[in-house]
Amino acid sequence: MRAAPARRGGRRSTIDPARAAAYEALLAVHRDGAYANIVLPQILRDRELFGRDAAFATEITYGTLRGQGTIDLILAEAAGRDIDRIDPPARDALRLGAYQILQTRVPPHAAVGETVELVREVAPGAIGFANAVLRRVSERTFDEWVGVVAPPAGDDPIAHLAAAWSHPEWIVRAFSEALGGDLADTAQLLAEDNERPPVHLCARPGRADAVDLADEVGGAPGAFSPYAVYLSGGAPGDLAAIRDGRAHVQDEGSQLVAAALVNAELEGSDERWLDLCAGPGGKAGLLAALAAERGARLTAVEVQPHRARLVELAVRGLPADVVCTDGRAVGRDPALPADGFDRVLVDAPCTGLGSLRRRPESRWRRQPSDLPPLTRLQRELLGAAFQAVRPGGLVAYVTCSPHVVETQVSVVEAARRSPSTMDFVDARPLLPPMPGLGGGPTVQLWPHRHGTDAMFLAVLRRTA
Ligand SMILES: C[S@@+](CC[C@H](N)C(=O)[O-])C[C@H]1O[C@@H](n2cnc3c(N)ncnc32)[C@H](O)[C@@H]1O
Repeated sequence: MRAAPARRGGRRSTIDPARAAAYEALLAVHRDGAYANIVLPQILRDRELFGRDAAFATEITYGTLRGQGTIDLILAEAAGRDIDRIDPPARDALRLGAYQILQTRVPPHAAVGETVELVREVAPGAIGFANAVLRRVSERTFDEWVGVVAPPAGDDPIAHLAAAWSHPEWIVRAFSEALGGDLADTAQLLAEDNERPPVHLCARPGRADAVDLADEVGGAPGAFSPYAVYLSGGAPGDLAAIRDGRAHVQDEGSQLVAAALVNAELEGSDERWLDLCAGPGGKAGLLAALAAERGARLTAVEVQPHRARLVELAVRGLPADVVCTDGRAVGRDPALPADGFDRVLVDAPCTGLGSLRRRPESRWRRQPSDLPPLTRLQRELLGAAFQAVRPGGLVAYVTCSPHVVETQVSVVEAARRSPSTMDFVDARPLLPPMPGLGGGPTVQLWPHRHGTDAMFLAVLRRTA
């Protein structure tokens, strides 16, 4: 478990390699704006960490990033100073240490000792300070600390939940609003956001069967999507089914909302399908596989060239054309004729607040100021979709955010402004029977209710 390379002044480093990898990942996230799910695998490869070491490094990196809000409050209290007044290298080491002390099975004395060794290497001037702060942290349990640092629920329930469950207040407020103000339900959602997310596979229709695939990979068939397989562990990239194109990694909620568009009844022609925001190609892969079974063809649009290339890989061998263009160019780009499509998916760019558990740092990066430009784009893309769909055809609007401004408000406002009449279709019967779908016509899925990302779905038919 010990790192060998000689470091500072020729002294041999005594930092545990998993903790050193986690520290390097935190540094990259905080200093360079890196994404943990991209940078950490690279660090693990470079440091040749596998098995238990890699799993531990992943657990403490992701756990520390998710828990950072509460951890920073605790550290500030234990240090007697604002978290911003602790130098970044010592601060990240302390965050890792506090997470291990309060939220893992690592014995507190070991977590303190290992973290002090890390501080000796990365912030030698702060060794005594780090030792004192971590000893203070280990004097209370996590729940006891929450009682100290979180405002009482009776005084400010949103601030209490934010501090206790490590989310920014504006996100807690948005979740609570989407859940009808139910604070107990909101707390369950926040708790789920702090868990390690499940890995779901999509068994591609016509190429694999979910039950057979579950047997093959040692997983379990999904509870709702007929294509879903829950993976119990291991790296999906190692699976033969992924390599040979019989399956892809995709959250079950994403499968459900993409398939819902295809499940809706349609009179007349049903051959031209459009995915207006296709990159990196998860839903396009499923839609193109369904198109192959139904004798349809998918046009998959993506504005960013590198993401369009990923879509090409995702639909290889399936009846699909990938077009790298702006989805708002309907009627202007020959690939996007007005009235030219029978079914259209708008899986719009959004804040991604519905998949925070998959991107541990994103809750701290997202800001309320991200909403206006995103909602403008969502409405413009919806307007383009309403133009692209033929009279009688269907548009599905999807976001992986439950924020009502991005979901209900965007789609209702775009339909109101549309020159053609767009009527909401009840989306609930387009999904398999499942609990907690609300009163319709739109559907909001939830991690704590359905085990999926918080996908929103609205389906509209152009009636005139
Ligand atoms: C939420 S993601 C789509 C995810 C995708 N449907 C999937 O399942 O893998 C939104 C995508 O829309 C793309 N996008 C953003 N603005 C666009 C525009 N004006 N036209 C087309 N695509 C756009 C983004 O680059 C991003 O790849």
